[in-house]
Amino acid sequence: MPTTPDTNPLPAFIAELPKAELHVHHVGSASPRIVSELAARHPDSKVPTDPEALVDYFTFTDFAHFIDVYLSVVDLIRTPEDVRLLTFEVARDLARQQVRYAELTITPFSSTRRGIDERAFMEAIEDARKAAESEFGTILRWCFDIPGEAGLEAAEETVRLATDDRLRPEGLVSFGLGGPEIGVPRPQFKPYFDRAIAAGLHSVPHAGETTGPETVWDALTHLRAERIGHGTSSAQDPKLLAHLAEHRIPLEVCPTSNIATRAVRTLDEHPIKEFVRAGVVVTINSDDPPMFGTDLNSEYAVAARLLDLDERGLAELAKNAVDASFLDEPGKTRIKDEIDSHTASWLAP
Ligand SMILES: Nc1ncnc2c1ncn2[C@@H]1O[C@H](CCC(=O)c2cccc(C(=O)O)c2)[C@@H](O)[C@H]1O
Ligand SMILES: [Zn+2]
Repeated sequence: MPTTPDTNPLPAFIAELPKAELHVHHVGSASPRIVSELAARHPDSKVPTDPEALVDYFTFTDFAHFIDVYLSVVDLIRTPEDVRLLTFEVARDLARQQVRYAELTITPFSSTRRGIDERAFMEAIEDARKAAESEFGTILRWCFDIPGEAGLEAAEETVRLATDDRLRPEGLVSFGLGGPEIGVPRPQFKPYFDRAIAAGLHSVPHAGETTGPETVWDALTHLRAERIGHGTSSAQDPKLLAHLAEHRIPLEVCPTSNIATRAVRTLDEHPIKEFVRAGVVVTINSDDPPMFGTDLNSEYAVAARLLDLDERGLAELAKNAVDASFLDEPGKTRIKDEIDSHTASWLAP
């Protein structure tokens, strides 16, 4: 008999499953609750405060439209106190979903160019990180990303903020590249990634989200990517899939995001199955959850449906994300043990 939504036990299993989130944007995680609070602080903004109006506002015609809307939310973050509020409240939303560890992608260039003092910015995110860990038990780490479309000036500013010993926040673990891919070739960012890697940061650029597999090759070759943000178009290139599988380079898959930005037409056409079939390490992530009307739990439910997973399969997927994270080994072991205990007690007769 087909499982009806009411008898499907997986959403409840997922809701309590300890998880790691590796691809989620700081500003893109601002929930209607957080957006309303920020918009109330800055009433001249064009961003609606009413959650119902936000649903329409967060419906995108294409990737360029998504970035326009995204930047209007960026404009709501104007003071270090806004940065702290956003970061701490995002951690609260993650903790509610049993996210034990998250690497949050932050675009510091967007804040410093809008006049937020760089030192105050770093203090705000670090203060929120420490408060979130002690209050919710959720460990946060940062990925600073270059907004590619803003060019090499943004790249220089981002790598400076990420590598200057007087500024670099303790929680920073990786260096990324986001924004549109069309007209923004990856190789031009090589010198900036070289500097970030030399300073001990991991390389995690977006690639193959809105352009073809050659962009993923560029990210691997020129930016020495250790994980790929999205990598959706890798499915078009069997050699690339084999390379990702052989070198254990995980993809940060964000299924609902790919539909919302029109990178993929429908969930049923999402290439996640091809990735798994090719032996690529897949992690499940939410990208900009409130903007895409999703959260990490819903993304795990989508993955369960697309990959036909049961509880054990979901637990393996959750462990993939822990293994692919930049958390230390004792931290990884602790979360994987928690995943195993949750699964064992859930399945116990
Ligand atoms: N799915 C995504 N895929 C890719 N990126 C995504 C996704 N979701 C969120 N982002 C974020 O959007 C930013 C883009 C911001 C940007 O382009 C820009 C351009 C010019 C000026 C400024 C400014 O601030 O003045 C910013 C990226 O850095 C990234 O962190
Ligand atoms: Zn992203």
